[in-house]
Amino acid sequence: MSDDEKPKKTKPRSRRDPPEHSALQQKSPAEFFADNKNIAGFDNPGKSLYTTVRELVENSLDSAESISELPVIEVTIEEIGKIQFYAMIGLCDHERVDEALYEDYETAKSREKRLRKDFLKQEREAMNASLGKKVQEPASTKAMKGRGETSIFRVTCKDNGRGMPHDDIPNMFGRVLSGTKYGLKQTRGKFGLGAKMALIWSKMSTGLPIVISSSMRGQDFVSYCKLDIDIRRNIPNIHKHEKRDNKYKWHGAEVQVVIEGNWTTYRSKILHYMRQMAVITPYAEFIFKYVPDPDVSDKQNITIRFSRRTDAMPPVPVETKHHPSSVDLLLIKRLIAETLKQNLLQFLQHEFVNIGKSLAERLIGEMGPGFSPKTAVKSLTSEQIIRIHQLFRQAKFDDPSGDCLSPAGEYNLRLGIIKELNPDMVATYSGSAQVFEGHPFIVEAGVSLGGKDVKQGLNIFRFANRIPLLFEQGGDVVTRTVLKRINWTNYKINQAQDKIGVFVSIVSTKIPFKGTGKEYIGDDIREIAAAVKVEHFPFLLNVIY
Ligand SMILES: Nc1ncnc2c1ncn2[C@@H]1O[C@H](COP(=O)(O)OP(=O)(O)OP(=O)(O)O)[C@@H](O)[C@H]1O
Repeated sequence: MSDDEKPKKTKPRSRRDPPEHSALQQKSPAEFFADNKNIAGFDNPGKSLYTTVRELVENSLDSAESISELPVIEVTIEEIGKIQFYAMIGLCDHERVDEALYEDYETAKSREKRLRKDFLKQEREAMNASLGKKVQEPASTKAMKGRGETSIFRVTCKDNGRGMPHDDIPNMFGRVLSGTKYGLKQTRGKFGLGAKMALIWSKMSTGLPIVISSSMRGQDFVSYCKLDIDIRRNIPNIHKHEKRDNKYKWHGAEVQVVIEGNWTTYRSKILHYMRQMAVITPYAEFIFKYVPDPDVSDKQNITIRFSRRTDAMPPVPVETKHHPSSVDLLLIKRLIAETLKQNLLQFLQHEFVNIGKSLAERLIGEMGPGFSPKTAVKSLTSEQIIRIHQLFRQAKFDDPSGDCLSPAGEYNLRLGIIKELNPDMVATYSGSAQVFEGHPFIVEAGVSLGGKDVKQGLNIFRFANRIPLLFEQGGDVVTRTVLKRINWTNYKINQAQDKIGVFVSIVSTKIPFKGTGKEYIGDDIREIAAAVKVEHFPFLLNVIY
């Protein structure tokens, strides 16, 4: 052993040595996500406004569906003017003293230049409009550019869902990585932090708390809770938590956050999201409202009602057990720690799908010496658990069934497309359950031609576990299949000129997202790529053709 490798003796600390301070630091989960908010879709104020809307909407849908209630969801985005915001945070409006200190300061010369440019642009657009050409949105002013464009918004989402137990509300919203959706099942959520991230963002951008009202069926009170989150300790910081009279026998939840956002740059994404959600969820009623700051005259109120078209709701996804070929070592250890079963035979039969008694006995026989059906499962050593894991990876098991999944259904997908796009032709298809790494998945697809508000060319609508995916579409298996692997001319479709809608919805107990944003599914997963391509498009296009 060289000198370097020898364990070094530590010198005993003398009284005169400075006290030892460990450099070791810890981050709470809330701090981690506050520092890395882009992971959860809170990259900038605009995207944060978009992500807040979608997280609240998806929670509301989950909640109504969980009690088989046809969802009615009202989303309101209100722009809050400076004076109102200052009043909310208890700050007086401050007259600027040194104008040149501010980012939006404009010299007289640059103001003149900008106004002239805007004038010429407006002239050009008026000319285009008179010729029937497409007109762009109004020219941006300097004050609207960059950070200056962000404003404060109150986002409210109200539903007719399950509501929440009074005492659980603070932890549901004020403790990162706590929730009711962590079992193995098809879920809309991607990270398990949606509403909590919206709260972290409100805390970071406006400092204002989240306000939750909720009531459960038959409850004679409405829970009212105002809270923020102690980021350092990852615990709720409750401002008010009380029971109020439930005069109207309401059940559901209303969640309200005040955040910094950017409507101008994310308006179309938010509206696309709502429309795509209406396509994949035609049994829900969505009311979307945008209320501009009354002091800013160039923006208009928007109210869009996405009406319900059917009462047929897909069955609620069912929580399922793990398939032996989908588990890793950590998960096996966790299942062992949590199981109520005593011996190995019972454990294998009870904690996994597709392991019956005789298969469990054969597997135990194959594990080798030291294993028997009666082996106490909690006494398994790390080496023995590795052996079980190895065998799970090598052995042949029946595929998991797709019964636990909740696809949109061909009928609903078709209705959704017809109701939102009103196409001239539509064909839809629903595939059977298939398997990827021990997780069942189902692909459904649709193709439409023509319709209202549909752009010329290919309009691709992607859905994963019945939520729209709007970002990072370049690498997605659906985009690639549609753009590169289908010869549209074979079906007499002009890819550039026809108004083509392509809809692909994938549901699974695990969506194999790529990228940190979880916004696309790679096309390198053989099973999924094959299911998207082989099954659907030739069939659909033949129907249309
Ligand atoms: N509108 C709502 N109605 C009923 N319960 C809700 C509602 N919104 C949130 N919750 C409850 O609060 C919990 C935390 O919500 P949050 O959005 O932070 O995480 P999540 O929903 O579990 O994860 P994800 O957003 O990734 O699906 C949820 O698990 C749910 O139990």
